[in-house]
Amino acid sequence: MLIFEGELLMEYIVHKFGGSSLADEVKIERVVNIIGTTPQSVVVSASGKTTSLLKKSIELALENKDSTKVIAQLTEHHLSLISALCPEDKTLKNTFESDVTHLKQMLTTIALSGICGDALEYFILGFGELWSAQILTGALQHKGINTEFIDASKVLFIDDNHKPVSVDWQRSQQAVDQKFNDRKHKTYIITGFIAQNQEGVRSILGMNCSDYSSAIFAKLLQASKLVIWTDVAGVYSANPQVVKTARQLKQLSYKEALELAYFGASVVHPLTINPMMEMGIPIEIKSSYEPQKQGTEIIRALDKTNLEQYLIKGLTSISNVALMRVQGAGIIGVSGMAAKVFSVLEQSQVSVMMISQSSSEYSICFAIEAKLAKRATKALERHFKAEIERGDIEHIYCETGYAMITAVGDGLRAQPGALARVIKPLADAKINIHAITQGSSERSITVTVKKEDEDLALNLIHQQAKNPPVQEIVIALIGVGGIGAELVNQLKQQQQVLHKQNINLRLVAVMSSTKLLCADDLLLESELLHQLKASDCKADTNALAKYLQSISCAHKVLVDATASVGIARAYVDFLAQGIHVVTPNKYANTQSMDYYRKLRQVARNHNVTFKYETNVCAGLPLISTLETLQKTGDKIHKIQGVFSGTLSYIFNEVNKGKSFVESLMLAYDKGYTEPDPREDLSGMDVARKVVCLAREIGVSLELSDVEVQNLTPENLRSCSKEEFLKKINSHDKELTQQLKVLQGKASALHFVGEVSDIGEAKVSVASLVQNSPFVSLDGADNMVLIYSKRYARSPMVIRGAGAGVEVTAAGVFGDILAISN
Ligand SMILES: Nc1ncnc2c1ncn2[C@@H]1O[C@H](COP(=O)(O)OP(=O)(O)O)[C@@H](O)[C@H]1O
Ligand SMILES: N[C@@H](CC(=O)OP(=O)(O)O)C(=O)O
Repeated sequence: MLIFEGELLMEYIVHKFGGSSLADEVKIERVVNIIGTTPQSVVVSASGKTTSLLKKSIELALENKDSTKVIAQLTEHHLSLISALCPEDKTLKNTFESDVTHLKQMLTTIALSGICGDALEYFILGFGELWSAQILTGALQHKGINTEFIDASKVLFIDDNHKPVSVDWQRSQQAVDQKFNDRKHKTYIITGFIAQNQEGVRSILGMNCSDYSSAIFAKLLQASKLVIWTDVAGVYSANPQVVKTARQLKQLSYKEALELAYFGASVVHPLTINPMMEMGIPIEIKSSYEPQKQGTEIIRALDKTNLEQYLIKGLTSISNVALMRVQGAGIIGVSGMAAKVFSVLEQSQVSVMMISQSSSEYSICFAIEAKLAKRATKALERHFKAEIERGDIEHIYCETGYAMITAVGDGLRAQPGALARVIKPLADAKINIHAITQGSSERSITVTVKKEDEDLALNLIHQQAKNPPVQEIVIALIGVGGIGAELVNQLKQQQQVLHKQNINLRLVAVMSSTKLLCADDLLLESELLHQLKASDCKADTNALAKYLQSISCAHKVLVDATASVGIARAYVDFLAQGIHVVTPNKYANTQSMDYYRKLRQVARNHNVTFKYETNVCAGLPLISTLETLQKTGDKIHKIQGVFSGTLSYIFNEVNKGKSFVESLMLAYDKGYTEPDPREDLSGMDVARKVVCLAREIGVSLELSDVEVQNLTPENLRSCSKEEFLKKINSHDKELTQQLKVLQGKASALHFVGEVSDIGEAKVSVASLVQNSPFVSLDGADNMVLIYSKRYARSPMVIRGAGAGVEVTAAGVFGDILAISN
């Protein structure tokens, strides 16, 4: 709060806009609208990537390489902002052009001398903030808003001899009090990042330190609030650019924010927190792209509700980490060895991010920023030269290419199993953990992994954040015919219900025989099939696999809802890439025994599952029952079943007295048969199911080993479908007669498939005695009888609809869900 001459000004806000909020003309216009006409102080970073480009120009000059392209890029960018936002401000244009001239001269000096001291580097890096602050001032003035530009290097005094720099609060306070004397009527636009050092030269607070600048000014101006505007709507449970399911944190305590920022949440710089905590000034983090959206509040006291709901509050990562190890028998029991190592590092200005020492004291392992690795190695080698020569220290090991991931949260404290929950998903995904530490507060756990595993590891640990953990499943669907389309409907219907049970399902790709469509979540689309038709992307299983590879998720599932042999042959490739496969397509399981074994071998090697409950009897729990029976020690002797819904229907009609062809045509008209009914009559579909079941009970059986009765009259087997439909009637008498003979005195007929544990397999019309369970069949139901050691006297019976898109899609859905268990 601020008091002006007896008047109480309720709110004085200091704002900070980061480079992402000032990256182009449209974004700066948004900033102008956010600032509006209320007098306040605004700290700004350089526009977009300006600081990085300035840094690049120095690096090029140091290598005596041409930096004109980089300078031209910077010039063009800023001149276009000036002409768009404050065209009449000729002074600004002249100042900018003279800065560029000076910059070029400085770069020439660097190129000629081959050196660039810290002071010169900091001076050059500071141009970006000077330009952006003047442009924003110009843009506000252009709108008639009373605005003044403040060069922070005239009012903010620091000592930059040590890192982090220290602020001369007293001197800065005096200068600020003098300079900001019209706070009631004016908006001040202040350069972030820069300050004046002890030698009176423009310097910087440190990389990415505009947030820190804004906190310093908020303190000096006794602001009631600091609002940090960036490109995300606050602090998230993890970087939302990497973890798509990261949730926004509405409130954080200063301490939590500090911990998250320290371990790499770049949305707020860690140095920002202390001055605000000390003054009790709340920080709000908001998106300048969506200013109306609620942001994150960083305050002292927290709303304690739902605290136990999360094991992990936030997850951060620092990329480009080097792991170092000082190792050797000579350091065992040598007192103060660790102290020596770390004091050498301190003297070389290398800050250590994580330490782990083995209890045998044989090695000291620590993590540092990769760019400091050479410096640290040299310093340690120099200091321990004698020990290395004597062999007391084997070597100073240093390896770059690591990322350090930290989970932060009160939930981690003294909670049994917390550590296991963080590391188990990484082990499951075969991600190697190279170092691990639990903070002494137990509020944080840090794991170091290879950089290439960073994004996946973040996503996997993030799924453990909630109590109980969330299961993430992404699905790619091939085939959008009856079953595929119905599966999409069922997934859509259940998505929210499952979400409440901590299962997050996303459909990320759909492929037809011609087109491929990929997106974040296609279940949110109302016109999915139209969109697929309109997609520019051609159907391609390799492209689909590549897309799935780009997604970080523990469970990626390919659903093949086609009847294509080609797709079935691609399963091994998907499994080998860590993608589970679920399918009603029988082809994969009925190819050669070699392929059958290979599929399982590859799935085992890559820790993924191949599920196909709907290969036999659609959604009926047959495959899973056989698995459970055998796993629990039962021995299956024989399986018999009416496995074809179509033939079940036809024979039920025949049993009621209808002729064979009459029954067949009835099934055809009702849509129970395949488009060409001969596919049902040939018995091959049933034979494939028998092969599947045989293999499930451990019998090595090829399709050619099955004795198959083909019900299609021989002379109609190779003609066209139309001719078959025309001519089949003429065979009715003979077919019906054959069946009558077969039936003899039996009660009923059915088309039965059977397989025994000694490898006998056949599919044929069977005449059934009165007490056969098959006699009770009705409609198009399937029925399976399992004879086993435990079910010897009377078989286990599974009965129900064994075909139809709804039950089949539901069976596929069940397989998908079983994967997450
Ligand atoms: N936990 C987190 N919550 C929100 N953003 C995060 C988090 N961790 C990392 N980030 C990253 O921080 C970025 C914002 O910081 P930064 O790029 O420095 O913004 P600015 O340019 O506004 O200073 C976001 O775009 C996001 O990628
Ligand atoms: N421009 C400076 C300061 C800064 O903090 O920028 P940003 O707020 O865009 O992260 C840098 O890049 O280091």
